[in-house]
Amino acid sequence: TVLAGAGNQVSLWARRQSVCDVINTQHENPDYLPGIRLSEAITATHDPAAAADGAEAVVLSVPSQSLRENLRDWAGVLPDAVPLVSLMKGVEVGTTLRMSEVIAELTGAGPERIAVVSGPNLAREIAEGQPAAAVVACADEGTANRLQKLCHSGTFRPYTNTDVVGCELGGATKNVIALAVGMAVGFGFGDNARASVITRGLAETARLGAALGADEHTFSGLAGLGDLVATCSSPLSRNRTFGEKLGQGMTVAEIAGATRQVAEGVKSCSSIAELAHRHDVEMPIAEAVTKVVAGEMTPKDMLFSLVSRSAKAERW
Ligand SMILES: NC(=O)C1=CN([C@@H]2O[C@H](COP(=O)(O)OP(=O)(O)OC[C@H]3O[C@@H](n4cnc5c(N)ncnc54)[C@H](O)[C@@H]3O)[C@@H](O)[C@H]2O)C=CC1
Ligand SMILES: O=C(CO)COP(=O)(O)O
Repeated sequence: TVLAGAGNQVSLWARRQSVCDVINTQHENPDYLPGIRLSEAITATHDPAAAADGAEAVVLSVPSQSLRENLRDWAGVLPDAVPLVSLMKGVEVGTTLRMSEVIAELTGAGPERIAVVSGPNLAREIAEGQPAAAVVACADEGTANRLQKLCHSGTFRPYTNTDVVGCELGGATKNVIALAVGMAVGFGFGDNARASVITRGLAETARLGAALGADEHTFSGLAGLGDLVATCSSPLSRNRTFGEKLGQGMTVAEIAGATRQVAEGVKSCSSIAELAHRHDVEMPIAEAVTKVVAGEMTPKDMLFSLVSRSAKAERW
């Protein structure tokens, strides 16, 4: 929708032919975005080669843990030399790779071709054409500039950034923090708890970013604070909603069984905690969320354990 709104012809790949048919004939995706009319500049196909044929840029957006298996099918049909753009906000389980790293590994593309778009961009609001800003990050500024032009419209304002690591970590980690915020809300706590978890969540995200070579300024930008605030505040967020249900006493299996959409933080929390351990970074919220998701701690114990940790300086 963003690309079509900026004047591009968009060819969308979908797994199910029936979804392609509805998008092509009724210009709607009733399963995921019911009631929203899609632009006629968007056509859908079940054939990845047809979707990628002649593309100026390829935008990749599937649940993070499925990217590797999907790219194995797609790598052979992706056009050479065009930018490969990730919208995904997760870290691969088992490898702890960020999505740009998975793309590099499976396609052989260099950093000058791999970009990330991230920010406070809740899908339904974007599809409704509500205004939003985002970051287009690529190690190559020229690629970032070209992609910025490709998606800048009257409702979508992209900024460029060369900090791919920071933008990806901001997007993946805020999902984990949103789970914690959701738990606090679901348990019945108010705005003080919510703001405290958001702020300390940002602090631990920035600590991890520093250890992995990210630019600290990224975390006060759209892909850091911006996305964190949107996700932790919005009832549209799947991660926050998942956390809320955990806080109300439901189990991970019960919640996962009742939703068809991905809450990336549920899988990525363990990869992020593993990255933190490996780089000797303290991430108490991500670690605690990982324990709750693994069934090793209750949301109530998690919330109180975070408050009763040893006292320290705000910055260390
Ligand atoms: N929904 C949102 O507001 C935003 C989502 N993102 C990111 O975009 C990525 C995709 O998320 P959404 O589209 O929201 O998820 P979703 O759960 O709403 O939809 C995922 C889509 O991928 C398909 N899918 C599911 N499993 C698949 C598999 N194994 N292989 C191929 N396709 C599969 C589904 O049929 C569906 O069409 C995630 O990394 C998410 O963090 C980023 C910004 C905003
Ligand atoms: O990343 C998002 C908004 O930018 C969407 O968050 P959820 O995956 O929690 O819905």
